[in-house]
Amino acid sequence: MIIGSQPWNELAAVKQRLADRGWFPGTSGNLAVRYDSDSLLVTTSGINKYDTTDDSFVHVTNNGEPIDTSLRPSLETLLHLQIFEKTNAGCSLHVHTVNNNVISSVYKAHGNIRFKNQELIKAFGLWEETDELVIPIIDNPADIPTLAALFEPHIRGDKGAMLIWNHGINVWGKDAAEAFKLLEAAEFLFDYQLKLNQANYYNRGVYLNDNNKITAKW
Ligand SMILES: CSCCC(=O)C(=O)COP(=O)(O)O
Ligand SMILES: [Zn+2]
Repeated sequence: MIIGSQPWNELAAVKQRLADRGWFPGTSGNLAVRYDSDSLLVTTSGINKYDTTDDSFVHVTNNGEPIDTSLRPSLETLLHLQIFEKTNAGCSLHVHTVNNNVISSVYKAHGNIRFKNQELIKAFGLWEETDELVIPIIDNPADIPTLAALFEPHIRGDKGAMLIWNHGINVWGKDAAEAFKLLEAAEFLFDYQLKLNQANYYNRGVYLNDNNKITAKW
């Protein structure tokens, strides 16, 4: 029985935590957990993700084929499949927020956004003072296999995060709790960076370095 199974309940619970933050605007976002070694559960495509019903999740094979259902899995299932294929992650989350879209746009030319000397990078297991969190930013082609080809080389460990330009963020971790932690930490860091940039702008070109010393002026 898929409905009411441990993976179903885990996915429903993390979906509720994301819904509580309003992180499914316009039916966007999709989530997946491993069901067993041969299959996963993924959110149904195009539905309102704030509610949970028997039709919220689709059981699919490791190739993305629906199992015993006419429900349509997320259009972005291929990205989740790649994560599960290349890592030991048990949960993969994708949401669109205003902050992650603005960050992806502002830092697109760099190909990534970097955070250093920020307490919350510890959520990603980065505990040293010299550690740096690097979140790649990739293009957003409409064709999902093309997007997946851009995405795949950046899947490097059992937990991680990646931004898709003017689209959203993907995070993955060993289970829903870890994936949620990474997502929440990333969104905190994006919010911080945007507010810092704004504060620097209002300070009329006074930029602060890592030690909060003024380093440049217009
Ligand atoms: C209306 S959002 C456009 C598609 C998308 O980016 C997304 O995250 C939701 O797609 P799904 O097929 O998973 O509902
Ligand atoms: Zn999306």
